[in-house]
Amino acid sequence: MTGGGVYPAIAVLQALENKVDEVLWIGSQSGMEETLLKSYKLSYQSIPAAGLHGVGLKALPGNLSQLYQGWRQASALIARFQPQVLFFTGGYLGVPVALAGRKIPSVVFVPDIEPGLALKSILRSAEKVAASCDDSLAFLPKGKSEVTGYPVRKEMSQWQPQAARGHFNLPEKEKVLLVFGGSKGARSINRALLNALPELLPDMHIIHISGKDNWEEVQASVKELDASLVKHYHPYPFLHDDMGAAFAAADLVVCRSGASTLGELPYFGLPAILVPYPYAWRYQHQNAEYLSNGGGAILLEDNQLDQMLVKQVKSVLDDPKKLGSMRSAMQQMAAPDSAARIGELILSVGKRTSGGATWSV
Ligand SMILES: CC(=O)N[C@H]1[C@@H](OP(=O)(O)OP(=O)(O)OC[C@H]2O[C@@H](n3ccc(=O)[nH]c3=O)[C@H](O)[C@@H]2O)O[C@H](CO)[C@@H](O)[C@@H]1O
Repeated sequence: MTGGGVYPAIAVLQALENKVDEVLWIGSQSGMEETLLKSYKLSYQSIPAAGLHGVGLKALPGNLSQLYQGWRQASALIARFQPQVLFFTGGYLGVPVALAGRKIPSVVFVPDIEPGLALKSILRSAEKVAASCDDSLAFLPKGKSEVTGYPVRKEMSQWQPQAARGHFNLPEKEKVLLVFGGSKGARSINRALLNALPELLPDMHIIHISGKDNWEEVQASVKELDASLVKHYHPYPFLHDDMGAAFAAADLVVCRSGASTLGELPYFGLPAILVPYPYAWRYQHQNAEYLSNGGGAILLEDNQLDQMLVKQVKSVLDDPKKLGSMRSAMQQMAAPDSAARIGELILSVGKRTSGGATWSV
């Protein structure tokens, strides 16, 4: 699983510290999830899982067999751990776990406005459903769903602008633009930005998180930059605990509109130019539309990046009034108590049964 499913679960886990005796995290066998969780005290067990939606006939038998294996392993883990409650935040791995734990009460957090297919399939059996924002309720079962907001993890929320600028060696008064894709980076955003650097850097500092796959290309581009501009450019392949510093240091962000933007950008009151990932159904468009309808963001289509990036960035950063009104609109959409509220839902569901607590994300 990528950052999108993992980070909100971490935030909730942090809010539940000292309130839950034991946590078992059932995750995927791909390396990213386990790496992201390395610094947290929890027991991690991976199971095989694979998606079925949009899978060609050739891959279908293999994926079905993986799901079956996943269900068997999840059943064994649940039988051993005896959890009081299951908690899901998305991803197809949740399907075999939900099947294996169908007799145990569960809470589902739906990060995106519209739940993905895997999450949709486990909503019916959930006892409580938590949503990132009002627009999501139209896609969720009535009676047991409520808006809690998208939870922001502790490491991120503790950064203040001044310390954050110091962390990246940024001057206090100059404009700072943050650019990144989702948790894995975005090639089209990276390319458009690299081409735009000579036009943008004279007026601002840019923190650019490229994702690990595009890091070599970024380093090659730095060599071609005019020496006077290099000190304005702050590229990184990935940020961990200091991702919050990047948000707190910036005046404006250009990024994809994964679910995290519904929580993290309002939390920091950070105006945004959102470039939805064009190949993922309409999930990212819905997120971007919510934030832009709320006045905190501008939606820029991926295929318009090359023509419009510089123009859009300058139109916001050069207009303090616009920037200020986008900032307050973003702040209005924040839900800083979200992790605690989802934690309360989990505790209330768990109290009605007996045993430990399994987390499945
Ligand atoms: C291409 C795709 O299908 N993306 C989906 C995936 O995105 P993805 O996994 O990228 O998830 P999100 O955009 O929601 O979250 C990315 C997370 O990574 C963090 N971050 C990012 C860069 C970095 O250097 N350091 C860092 O910590 C961000 O602060 C954020 O917390 O899951 C999301 C949640 O279901 C969906 O909304 C997205 O549509």
